[in-house]
Amino acid sequence: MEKFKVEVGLLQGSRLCTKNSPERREWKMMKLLNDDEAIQEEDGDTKVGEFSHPVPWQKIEAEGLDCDYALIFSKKEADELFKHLEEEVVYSTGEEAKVQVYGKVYNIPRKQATYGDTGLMYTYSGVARLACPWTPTLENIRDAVTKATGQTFNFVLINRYKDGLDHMGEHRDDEKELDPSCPIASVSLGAARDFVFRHRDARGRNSSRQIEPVKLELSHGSLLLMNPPTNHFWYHSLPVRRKILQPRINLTFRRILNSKK
Ligand SMILES: O=C(O)CCC(=O)C(=O)O
Ligand SMILES: [Fe+2]
Repeated sequence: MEKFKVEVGLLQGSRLCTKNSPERREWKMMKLLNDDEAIQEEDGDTKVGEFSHPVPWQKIEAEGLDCDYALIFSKKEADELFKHLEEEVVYSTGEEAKVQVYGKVYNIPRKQATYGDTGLMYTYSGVARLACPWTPTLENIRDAVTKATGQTFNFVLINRYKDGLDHMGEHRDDEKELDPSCPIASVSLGAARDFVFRHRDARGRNSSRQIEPVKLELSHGSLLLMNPPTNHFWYHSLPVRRKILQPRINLTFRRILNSKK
């Protein structure tokens, strides 16, 4: 991992401990639990997202970057969710499966789908998308994310990467329709993939400053919260990783303002 500040924080109930709250200070003293300790395997009738213990958050900070990362689903839960999503999610085809960059149209190197509250429209990479109605599994995941963060979401963008050749180029999720006060909540299922943040002033050859990129690995069952102002100052990407042969599904839960209902 690159040089950046990592702090252990925990979420209690549906409330993220604020930076200097007593809970936060107490949790900072704890070590980050490993996967098995952090999320115990649950018996059959436990509903996804009904946590029996606080979520072990890791704080990721750099100049203008504020993220929280945690494993919110056990392996068993994450396997189940992946399987259900493979059955339920219908991905875009045809014109909807293309993006426009500086006026040129490209096929996207992954599959995409959008779900959300009835009638919600969202423009992404120059393409306006109408949200499909929530499926039971998506509602389940959305509610688990709300429970873990205290934030509500009305829209999810789903990206399916068939293997390590599928990827996503550098971008910021700073569209005007997004509620600027709401984090983007990114749930990852399937193959673990690298995720790279790059500061807007440190991109390309003629960059004005030298700022180290922030690199993470997003694991099966994880939640990454990109809190404001992260998406203003930092671009992010999911680079090609040729050795990865397994699929991955990523869901970014968002809150859209002024929905055209
Ligand atoms: O797949 C990922 O982790 C990245 C997704 C993303 O950046 C997006 O949906 O805007
Ligand atoms: Fe993004």
